[in-house]
Amino acid sequence: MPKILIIEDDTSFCQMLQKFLTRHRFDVSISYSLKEAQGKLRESIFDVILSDVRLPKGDGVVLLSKIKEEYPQTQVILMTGYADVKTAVNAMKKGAFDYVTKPFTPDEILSVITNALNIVSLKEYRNPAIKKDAPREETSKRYFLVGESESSKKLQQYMNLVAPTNMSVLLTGESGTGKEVTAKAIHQASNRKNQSFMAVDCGAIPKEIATSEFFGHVKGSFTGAMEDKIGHFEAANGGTLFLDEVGNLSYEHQIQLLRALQERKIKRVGSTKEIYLDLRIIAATNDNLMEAVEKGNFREDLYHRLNEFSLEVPSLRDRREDILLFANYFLDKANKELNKEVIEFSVETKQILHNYPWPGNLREMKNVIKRAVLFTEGSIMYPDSIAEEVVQSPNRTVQPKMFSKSEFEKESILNALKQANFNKSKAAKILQITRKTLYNKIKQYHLEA
Ligand SMILES: Nc1ncnc2c1ncn2[C@@H]1O[C@H](COP(=O)(O)OP(=O)(O)OP(=O)(O)O)[C@@H](O)[C@H]1O
Repeated sequence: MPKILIIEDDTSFCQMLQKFLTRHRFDVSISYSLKEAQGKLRESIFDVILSDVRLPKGDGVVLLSKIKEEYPQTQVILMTGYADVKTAVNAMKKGAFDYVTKPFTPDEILSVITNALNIVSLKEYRNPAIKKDAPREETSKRYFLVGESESSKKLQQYMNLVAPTNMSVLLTGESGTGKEVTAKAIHQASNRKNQSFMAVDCGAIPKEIATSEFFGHVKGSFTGAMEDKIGHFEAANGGTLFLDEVGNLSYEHQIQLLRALQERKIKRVGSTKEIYLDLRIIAATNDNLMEAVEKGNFREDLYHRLNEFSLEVPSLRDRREDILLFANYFLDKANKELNKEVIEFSVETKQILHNYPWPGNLREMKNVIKRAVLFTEGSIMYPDSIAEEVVQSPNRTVQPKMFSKSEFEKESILNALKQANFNKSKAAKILQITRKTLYNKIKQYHLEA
């Protein structure tokens, strides 16, 4: 359950807010003064702090600087009266996530908190299967999960670095690795987060209408232009434009795109009016764009404009340590979508998921798990629910036919217990199951010492 600390000297307002947020399944602590808040901060780590700007014996902005220094993963939302808005804006420059002006509506505060929690998920790693303070249902609400492998951590680190800048980012990586969600997460962590994020699949736009799709048109400018139309550039103005499959742009549209980016202005087709752009571009490609440049299929000048900062989103094969983390994440999502209650994977299922090469990366995993959840009848997912091609993959190192399901499970549990020196908590961690499940299995297989 996400942890929230409210710092507010108006006791009845503070308690009312606490009740409201507790009803919405947040773990809420309150403090009526800065001193009290400092004590709470020493005791726990909070995901979000909601603080009044004006507090007796100090103010929320001073506290903010301290929090940002000591607990950088905690997001701070300031609550302010009308007269304090200027202070709140200054506070945002110092790292506050956002501010809300009193009086605010329940919807307003919930929406700001949800946005802040999305950023928290970008900044910290939380393993839904292991960490007790991050129940899986909360984690599955987040659209971007950070892995624990070295390559995921590196990706995360670079994302944090580039997000607050205006630099164009070129995302590379195989299909299904998460380039679009990475682009969205960068947008969410930038100061454009309250503006639009527009995703355009350059490979899906027919060549004949691409100019009008990008830049818009005015009524009557060509046959079929029945109404004025806003293009993607204009729609994303102020925010971020994500150009997916940018390598598929025709040469003519590459020139148009380059011109728009250089001049920072566009005209709708059939119009003479110039529209000034304030856009951040994030582009993505599965192709080797440098090779396309060498072959003369992609303009070098455009390549350099798009590639002010490049990020490679790793394939799932290159971040095997993340496989079970993502599998649990997709399991939770599928449970919600299909209204099922599959709690965990059997030991053998985990081996299968772990050993499969995942050529379609996270997209494939999401689909495989959703389908398997649909086929699972009880609360544990066994291999018979998983698509044949995944179970039969030649890359599997474990041959399930060697053991019956229970023999295999018993063997794995014994191995884990031995490895953990018969410490059950450690063994449960190795097996990635809860302690309760481990105790039940030990009983079932008569493995008590
Ligand atoms: N870090 C992540 N956290 C949560 N979900 C993710 C993550 N990365 C990818 N996914 C999920 O995996 C699927 C594929 O992601 P996405 O569409 O961003 O991939 P892509 O690299 O843009 O694919 P393509 O190149 O085919 O367009 C999506 O359903 C997305 O939600």
